[in-house]
Amino acid sequence: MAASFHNSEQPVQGRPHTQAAFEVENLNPIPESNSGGRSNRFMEDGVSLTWDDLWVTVAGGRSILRGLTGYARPGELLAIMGPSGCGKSTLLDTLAGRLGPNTRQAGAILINGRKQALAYGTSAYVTQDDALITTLTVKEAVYYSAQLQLPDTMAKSEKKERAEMTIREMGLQDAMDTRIGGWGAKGLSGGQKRRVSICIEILTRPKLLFLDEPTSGLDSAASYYVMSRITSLNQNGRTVIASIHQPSFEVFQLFTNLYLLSAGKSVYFGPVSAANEFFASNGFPCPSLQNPSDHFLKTINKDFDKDIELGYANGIPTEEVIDILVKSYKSSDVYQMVQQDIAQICKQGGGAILEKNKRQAKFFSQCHVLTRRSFINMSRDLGYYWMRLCIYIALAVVLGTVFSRIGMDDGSIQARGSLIMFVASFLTFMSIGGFPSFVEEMKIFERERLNGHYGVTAFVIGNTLSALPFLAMVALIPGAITYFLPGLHSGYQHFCFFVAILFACMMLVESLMMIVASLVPNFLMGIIVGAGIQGLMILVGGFFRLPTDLPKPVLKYPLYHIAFHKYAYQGLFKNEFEGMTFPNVQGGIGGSAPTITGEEILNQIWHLEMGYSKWVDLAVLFAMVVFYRLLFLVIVKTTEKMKPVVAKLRSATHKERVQVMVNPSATPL
Ligand SMILES: Nc1ncnc2c1ncn2[C@@H]1O[C@H](COP(=O)(O)OP(=O)(O)OP(=O)(O)O)[C@@H](O)[C@H]1O
Repeated sequence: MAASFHNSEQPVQGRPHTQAAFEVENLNPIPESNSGGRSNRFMEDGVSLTWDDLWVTVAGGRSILRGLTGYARPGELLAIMGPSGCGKSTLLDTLAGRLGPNTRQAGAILINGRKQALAYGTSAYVTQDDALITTLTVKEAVYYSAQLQLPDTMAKSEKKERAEMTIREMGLQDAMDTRIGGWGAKGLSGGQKRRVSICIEILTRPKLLFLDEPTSGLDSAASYYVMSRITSLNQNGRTVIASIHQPSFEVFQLFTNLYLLSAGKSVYFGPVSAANEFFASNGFPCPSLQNPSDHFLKTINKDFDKDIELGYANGIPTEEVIDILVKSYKSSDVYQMVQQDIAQICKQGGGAILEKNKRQAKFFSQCHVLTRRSFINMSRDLGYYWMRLCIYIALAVVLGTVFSRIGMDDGSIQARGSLIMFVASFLTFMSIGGFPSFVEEMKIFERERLNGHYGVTAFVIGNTLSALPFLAMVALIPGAITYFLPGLHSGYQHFCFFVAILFACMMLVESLMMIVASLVPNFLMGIIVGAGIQGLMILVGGFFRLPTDLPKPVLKYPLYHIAFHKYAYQGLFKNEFEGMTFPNVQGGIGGSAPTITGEEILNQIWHLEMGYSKWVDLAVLFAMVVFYRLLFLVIVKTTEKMKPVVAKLRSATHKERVQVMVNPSATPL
C-alpha cells in the first residue's frame, strides 16, 4: 500500500456502516510490493481479519472503541499501540471474540470476508495476565500443553522436542526446571512467565495469533528476540496482532503495519514505514535521534498534560493534536486505501471458514494428560489438600479426645449424635478450604478452553480423577482417628461405611464449589456463596430441627430433601445405631423396658426414614456427586453456547444506537 497523506475530498465521518463497505468496486488488486512479499498461497491458506466501523460500549454508555477500521493479513505483524487505557486490550478482546458481559459491540468483523464467531480453538490469544499452573516447572507446563494440543499421531519424543525447542526459542532454556511460582513461592520473573505463556500458545503454530503486550516485563534485548521469533512465525503465513508498549527501534522495524489508537479512536493505521511521514505531514515530525514509536506515543498521550506542560507538540494541547491527527487520518488517501485493501482482502479471502484446531490429542489422551497434570498440581500445592489434611488430623484428635470413651450409657446416645453431626457437617464444610486453589485451576481452564486446548468434559474428568486419591486420604486418616478414639460402632464394615460417607460428602462439597465457581466472578464471592449454601443445608438437614418440625414450604419441601446433609446424617446414624442396644434409664420410650435398641432410637428420637437402608443414603450421595459434576458441565457448556447468542442480540440493538450516534439523520437498519 503506497501511503499518501493528501486529504481526499470524501467525507468519512458519519458514513453509515454496511456490508457494502467491503464491496467497493474498481479496486486495485494488492500489488506484490505492497503485500509485504506475501504469496497468494498465504492469502488462500492463511487468515485475513478485517474490521470496519467497530464500536465497543460499556454499561453506562461510555464508548471505548469508536469506529475503528483495519485489517490483519497472513504473513504480517500488526502492532497496536497507544497510551495506556486507549483501548488496545479491548480491541484485541473484540477481535478475538472475548469481550466481557458488560460490553456491547457494533460493526463488522470478518474472517476471510465472512462473519464468524472467533473463540474456542479458532485462534490463540496470549492475554495480559499469565494464567499458569504455578506448581509446574517451565518444561512440565509447556510439555503438558504440547501433549494436549498436538495430535496423538505425533510421537511423544517429537512433542517433547517441539516443547523444548519452543522454550529455547523464547530464551527460557536456563529456567526449564524452575517452577513457575505464584503467591506462595517465588519462581519465575514476570517477564519469564510472559514468555512461558507465549510458548504455550505458539506450540501449534496457530494461523491467527493475538498477543496482548507480549514484551511486558522484558528487557529490550529479550523483547527483540521474542518479537523476532513471533515475526518468524508469520513468515509462514500466520497472522499476528499484538498490542505493545515501548518497542525499541529494532522491534518497531519488525512490524508490518501499525495501528495507533488514542481514547478509542484511530490516529493512524497503515504501514510502519509511512507513519513518520504521516506525523510529519501534520506538523509533528519525529525529532532526529528519537525512536519514532516514542515520538508517536508522546504526541498522542494526553494523560499528563495538566501536570507537566501544556501538551508535547509545539505547545498545542494534546487533545487538539489528537483531533488534528484523527481528522487528518480519516480524510487521508491512506484511509481510503485501507478501505480498498479491506475490500480486496474480502474478495481474495473467498469466505473460507477458519476451522478449529482439529489436529490435537484425542479425548482419552486429553483426560489422561489432564489427570496427571492436575494430580501433580494437587500434590505440590500445599493449599489444595495437605493443609486440609493437617487441620483435619488436628481436629480429629481433638474430636476424639472430647468424645473419648463415649461408652454405652444413655448419655452416649446424644454424644454419638453430636459427633456424627459434627463430622458430617463441619468436617465436610471445611472442604471449602481448597476453593482458592480450585479457582486458580479454573482460570487456567478458562484460558486453555478459550484457546481450544481441550474440552470441558476432559477437564471435569481430569479434575475428578486426580482428586480421588487425595480425598480418600483426607477421609481415611482423620476419619480413622475420629472413629476409633471415641470408640464408635465397632466392626470393619461400619468403619468403611463411615469413611465412605465422609469421602462422598467431601466430593460433594467440592462439586458444589465447582458449580459456584462457574457462576460467581471471584473466589471471595465464591466462598461466601458456598458457605451460605452449606450453612442452609446443615440447618435443614434434620439434626438441629427434626424433619417433622421443619416448616413445610421451602425448608422441608424441597430444601430438606435436596440437602446432602440429610442423607449423610441418616446414613451415619443408621450405621452407628443399627444393631446396638443402650440402657433405657429414662423408663423407655413408650414403655418401661430396661433397654432401648438402636432402631428405636433412630425411629423415635431422631425421626429417621427407616424404609430404606444406609446403603441407599450412600448411593444417593454418590449419585449427587455425579449430578453436581454433570451440572457443572452443563452450566459451562451452556454458557459457552449462549455467550455468542447474547452478544449477537446485544450488538444488534447496539448497532442501531451507534448508527444514530454517528449519523443522527440515518434510519436504523
Ligand atoms: N468491561 C469494561 N467495563 C468498563 N470499562 C472498561 C471495560 N473494559 C475496558 N474498560 C475501560 O476501557 C478503557 C480501555 O481499556 P483497555 O484495557 O482496552 O486499555 P489498554 O489500552 O489495553 O490499556 P493498557 O495499555 O494500560 O493495558 C479503560 O479506561 C478501561 O477502564
